[in-house]
Amino acid sequence: MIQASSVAIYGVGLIGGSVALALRAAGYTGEIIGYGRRASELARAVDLGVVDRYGLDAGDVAAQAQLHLVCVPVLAMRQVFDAIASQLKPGDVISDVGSTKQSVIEAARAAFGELPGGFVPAHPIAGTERTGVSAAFDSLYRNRLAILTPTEASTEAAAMEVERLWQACGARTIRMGAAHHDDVLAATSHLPHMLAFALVELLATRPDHDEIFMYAAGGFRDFTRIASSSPDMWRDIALANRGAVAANLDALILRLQDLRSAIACEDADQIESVFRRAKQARDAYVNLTEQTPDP
Ligand SMILES: NC(=O)C1=CN([C@@H]2O[C@H](COP(=O)(O)OP(=O)(O)OC[C@H]3O[C@@H](n4cnc5c(N)ncnc54)[C@H](O)[C@@H]3O)[C@@H](O)[C@H]2O)C=CC1
Ligand SMILES: O=C(O)C(=O)Cc1ccc(O)cc1
Repeated sequence: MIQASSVAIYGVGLIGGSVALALRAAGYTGEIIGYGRRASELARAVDLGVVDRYGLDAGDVAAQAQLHLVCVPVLAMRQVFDAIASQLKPGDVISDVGSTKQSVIEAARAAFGELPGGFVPAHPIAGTERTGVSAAFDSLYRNRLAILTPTEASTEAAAMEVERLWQACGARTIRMGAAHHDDVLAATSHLPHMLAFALVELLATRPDHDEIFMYAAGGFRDFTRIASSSPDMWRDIALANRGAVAANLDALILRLQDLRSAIACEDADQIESVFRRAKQARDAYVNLTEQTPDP
């Protein structure tokens, strides 16, 4: 269990709320304080038993906590870091849950002047397409992965406290460099979200969209679930990781053009071999993830 006797969650939505619930479910007895902009949402978080109390001033909240977890969209993190910077105390641990890591580290460097030893960025690879505290649940991180991307300044003690946090939530932790994280996640998370948003938006702007959605099969529903994700959050991710996202979009556009040519030329072998390689890779991935032992 974490050593901090009080935790501040900045942004009590799906991800921050689920951390609070998971900590409680794991037996954490310290205080959990929420910060946000909307009193109504935070009052609901208290009613749901997600946080013990809340504050609308990030600096005041920071002064009362030892572990600070920033759970707002990635381009809003700078604002929170700015607001808490002057209230951090020696020994405090600061982390975040952002889907991009280099941008968050740059925001922290700008807000704190230099990167604090207690700052250890992290990213739970778990979530849903839903948003807000009502969508939070305590088992979200169970048997999932949390990636830590310690900076050159992070202390080992702080990294271990962040590992204890995610392990208490039921996750397995690993560490990697922030640039590598952003590169890998651009391919497996950011690109599929861009594709789902673009596909659904393309179909939604057709004049016959009511009719075509009515006849959509299960595959359409499976493939497009993530297009129901938060537009604000994904706008920030697309911008914050724009280099890697653009490179992955370029690669996909080339693949789609190749597939289009093969279809136009009726190149059955080429079409089938693309589909076959994709099926093999996806089946192998599903097999592998189903065999991963519980942490
Ligand atoms: N949704 C997902 O599946 C995952 C999201 N993440 C990351 O977690 C973070 C939070 O995402 P969710 O919890 O899904 O979103 P959410 O929309 O459920 O919660 C975000 C919370 O932050 C608050 N907020 C937004 N801007 C703010 C600001 N400037 N100041 C103060 N509060 C602000 C919102 O009011 C809301 O309560 C994002 O950085 C996202 O990249 C990471 C892993 C999975
Ligand atoms: O809804 C889904 O399946 C997701 O892919 C959730 C998700 C969204 C963003 C992340 O950074 C990590 C996980």
